[in-house]
Amino acid sequence: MSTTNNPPAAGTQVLLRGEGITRRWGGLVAVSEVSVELVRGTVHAVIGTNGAGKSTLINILSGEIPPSAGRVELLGQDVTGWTQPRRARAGLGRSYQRNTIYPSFTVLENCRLAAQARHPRPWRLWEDAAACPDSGPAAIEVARRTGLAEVADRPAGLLSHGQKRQLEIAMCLATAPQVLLLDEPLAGMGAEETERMLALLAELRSDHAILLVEHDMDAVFRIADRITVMVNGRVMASGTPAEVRANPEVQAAYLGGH
Ligand SMILES: Nc1ncnc2c1ncn2[C@@H]1O[C@H](COP(=O)(O)OP(=O)(O)OP(=O)(O)O)[C@@H](O)[C@H]1O
Repeated sequence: MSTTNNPPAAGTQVLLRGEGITRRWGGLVAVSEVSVELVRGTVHAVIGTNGAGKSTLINILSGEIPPSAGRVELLGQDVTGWTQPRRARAGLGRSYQRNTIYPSFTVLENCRLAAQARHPRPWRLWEDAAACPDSGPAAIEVARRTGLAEVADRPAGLLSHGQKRQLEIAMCLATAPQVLLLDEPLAGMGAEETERMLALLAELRSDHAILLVEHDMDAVFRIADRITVMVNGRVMASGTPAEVRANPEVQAAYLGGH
């Protein structure tokens, strides 16, 4: 399993496109005319100092907050006015900085609940999740794919920090997304957990377009195919890791040694 950088090939398939995304909070421009393209088979990292606008951008792309200006396109459709659940059903998955798992439910139960969001059956709200014909196999598959098969029957609250983050990705995958928006999946991880997560991302890259917001620069430069650097809501640079690393403005403002 390789985590090396693979520049996007010609004839690439853009799954998610943000065009001229701007978000104002009162007088503050948190995100200013940011454009980004997520291509199937690639990891696109967004880096920047605290308060640069990375989470705001991810929240706009996922549909949690509307942009003040700009446009979001998912699989060729304009989804700017769509809610987050509607975008999720259309193939957009995201993970959060915070834990969103149910600690007293097992790993598989958490995955099943996430999978059920794909086939909502509100008239069967109280049905045993285990009885759902679609979500059971999907839960087993995502637990296996994310390396959680051995702890599938363990209450999620008893998992290690790294395993909890893997479970969040598993729950995201259970909704069968084509695009993954990952907000700091490596936060708080030790070296071994980081390696496991990078291997997982490298494996998921083959059939997804991944946006990665991450502060761990070593990890970003190992896994990303493209990097966008944000400073004060604006894009300072965007390109391959080599291009970004060589950019003197980025070096001075942000990287210092990377
Ligand atoms: N709901 C909000 N109301 C007002 N201002 C906000 C809100 N959310 C974010 N901001 C401001 O927008 C700017 C961008 O914040 P954002 O969280 O997107 O940055 P970030 O790059 O994700 O930072 P971090 O790396 O610390 O998570 C910051 O100045 C922040 O204080």
